[in-house]
Amino acid sequence: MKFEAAENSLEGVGDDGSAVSIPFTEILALTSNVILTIPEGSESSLRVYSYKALDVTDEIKKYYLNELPPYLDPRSANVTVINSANAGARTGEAVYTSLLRPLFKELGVVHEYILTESKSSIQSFAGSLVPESGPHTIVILSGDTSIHELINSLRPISEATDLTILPIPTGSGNALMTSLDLGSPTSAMFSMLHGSVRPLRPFYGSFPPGSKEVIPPTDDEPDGLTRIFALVVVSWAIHAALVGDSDSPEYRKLGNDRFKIAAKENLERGAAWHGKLSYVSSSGGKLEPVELEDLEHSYVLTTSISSLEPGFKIAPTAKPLSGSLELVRLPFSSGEEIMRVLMLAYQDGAHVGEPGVLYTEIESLRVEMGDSEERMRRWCVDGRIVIVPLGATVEVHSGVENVRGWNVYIVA
Ligand SMILES: Nc1ncnc2c1ncn2[C@@H]1O[C@H](COP(=O)(O)OP(=O)(O)OP(=O)(O)O)[C@@H](O)[C@H]1O
Repeated sequence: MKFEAAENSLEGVGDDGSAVSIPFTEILALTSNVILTIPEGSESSLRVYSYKALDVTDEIKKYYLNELPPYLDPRSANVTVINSANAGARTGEAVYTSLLRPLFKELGVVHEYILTESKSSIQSFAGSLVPESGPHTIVILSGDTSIHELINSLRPISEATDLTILPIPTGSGNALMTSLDLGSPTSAMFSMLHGSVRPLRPFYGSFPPGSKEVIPPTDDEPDGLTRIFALVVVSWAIHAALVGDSDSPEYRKLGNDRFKIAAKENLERGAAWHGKLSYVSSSGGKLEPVELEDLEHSYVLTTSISSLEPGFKIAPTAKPLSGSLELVRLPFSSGEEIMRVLMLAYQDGAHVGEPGVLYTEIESLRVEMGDSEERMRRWCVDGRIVIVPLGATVEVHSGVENVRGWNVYIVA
């Protein structure tokens, strides 16, 4: 076929005179002899058009793939596709077979495919990666938890090695990819081919010895602390409580309403969380810790992204992938008042302007636990619950350059 670029589409004419029109919005990539598209409206499967003639004009330059990016090129990376079978509505298999596999076949991306068989599949795979086999690329069809498990299961290495993660969002939340405007499999695949490689720079929580986790702990740090890397959230007080409660079998039966119901019950309880809280702000170059006199808290949350769920802008000025970290803290007050303030997050993050709300970019946060009741000592790290010992101190630190020696990148 011969194609020409029109204003918003590629117009093609076959040797037999047949015509075809491809809107730019459906193009995934152009190579020197094919046009790869994902037609809208159909059951999302890759369509390939061969062509003999096409002028690569300015309008279509951004779709052109001269050569494979190094992280997909079999000569420079080991590519593995992991499909986290339990993620979201379990669409990973369909996305792989109708989009990703044919795309990789067309482009010559040699890869291994792993369909997870259990809760520990991702952990075992990540733990098996070694620097000796060179740079790795992991395309992961999943939500946030699977990516969290992947980076937290990397084993420590002494020789810095590149690991590029290409998430294709198929989970129920996908907060990380949504925050990067790559919340659909199609947009993620476009970015995989044409995006820029950027350090992932996860932040982390540091948990003292004796902390109990729902998922077995990853490697302990030499100082006895357990460092858990986070991509989305590290929180304490009401946020951790509602995530923890909603994970129980009786709440799970309630489906997605379980978060709302758990939030309501925690707010109605009207309890304060006690602890000595200090933070190091990263604005103004002042690295002295600021200690709050107020020891009673309702909401303490750190995040590197702006919205934990669509529309809920808890940290409106967050800059994903920059390594920066935002703290949101509400003092103890009535359940109704906490609810009123938090609901303002749905109004473009208006809660941060409310009196009493502490919202600041931080280098680190430190909390000494002051509650005897175990349920008040729960922390949430990307949805995973960690219960810390009485009187323990928990720290949260802003984004790091590497994860246990691995230079972890994402393409966005
Ligand atoms: N075959 C399997 N059996 C049991 N658990 C699995 C299996 N495959 C994957 N898992 C686990 O299921 C979870 C899937 O989480 P993931 O984040 O990918 O999706 P999600 O929870 O739907 O999305 P989000 O975290 O964005 O809301 C992970 O903990 C993963 O280890």
